[in-house]
Amino acid sequence: TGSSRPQRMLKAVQKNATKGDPESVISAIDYYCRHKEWAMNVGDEKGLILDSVLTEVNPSTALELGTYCGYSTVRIARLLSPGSKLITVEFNPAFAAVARQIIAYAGLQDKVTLVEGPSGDLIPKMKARFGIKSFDFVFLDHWKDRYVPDTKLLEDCGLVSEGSVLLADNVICPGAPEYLKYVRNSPRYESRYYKSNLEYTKVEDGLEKSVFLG
Ligand SMILES: O=C(NC/C=C/[C@H]1O[C@@H](n2cnc3c(NCCO)ncnc32)[C@H](O)[C@@H]1O)c1cc(-c2ccc(F)cc2)cc(O)c1O
Ligand SMILES: [Mg+2]
Repeated sequence: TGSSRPQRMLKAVQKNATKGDPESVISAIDYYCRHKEWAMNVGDEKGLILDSVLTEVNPSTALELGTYCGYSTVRIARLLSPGSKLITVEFNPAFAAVARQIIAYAGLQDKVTLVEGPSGDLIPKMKARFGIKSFDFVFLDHWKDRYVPDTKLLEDCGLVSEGSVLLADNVICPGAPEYLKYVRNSPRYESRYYKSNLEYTKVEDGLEKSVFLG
């Protein structure tokens, strides 16, 4: 059988990027997905918003839900201060295998822990397994109908504290209407919408940044 889209993306990284250079890995994926084969990475345009929020938060501990091929994992990990950690959760073993190779190609494997399994099972184990007190930053980019249940789970597990920042991809396209209602109507969040475009297209999409108020 032929290769998968994630495998072709990995090949493009190995062919066009420089080992140990995260910027070249990001550019290689963006070029491939814009000119050869679209894929659901947060992309270069929304990626700049992700970068700016990350630089502002400067998290010591970060969480990503939905690794996919590791594009946003590389974008986040490359901006972490020394000693900071990113945990990324992916339940599709084939995607996780590609992501591990892309993260390693970027030379960021020491900053990233990729955990395989469903977020609903793994979130309650975060404190015990990784000694996490709480996450300073959470990037939500997995199934859109899981944003609300997983946010509630993070709250119930005490994994968000005052000042923790949630950044959610795709709140317009494909859309996460229940999530927008949840964070925008809750007195426990201060939310702001960053208008942008769906990766590699002119279709509107955006990121929602929500600060947990405790
Ligand atoms: O659907 C989108 N993303 C989903 C991501 C899924 C990834 O995350 C993994 N995953 C999912 N749920 C969980 C889970 N927990 C939940 C289940 O237990 N625990 C662990 N891992 C999980 C999957 O295995 C994938 O690797 C999307 C679509 C468009 C799009 C826009 C326009 C179009 F026309 C087409 C597509 C654009 C985007 O930027 C998008 O992010
Ligand atoms: Mg997305």
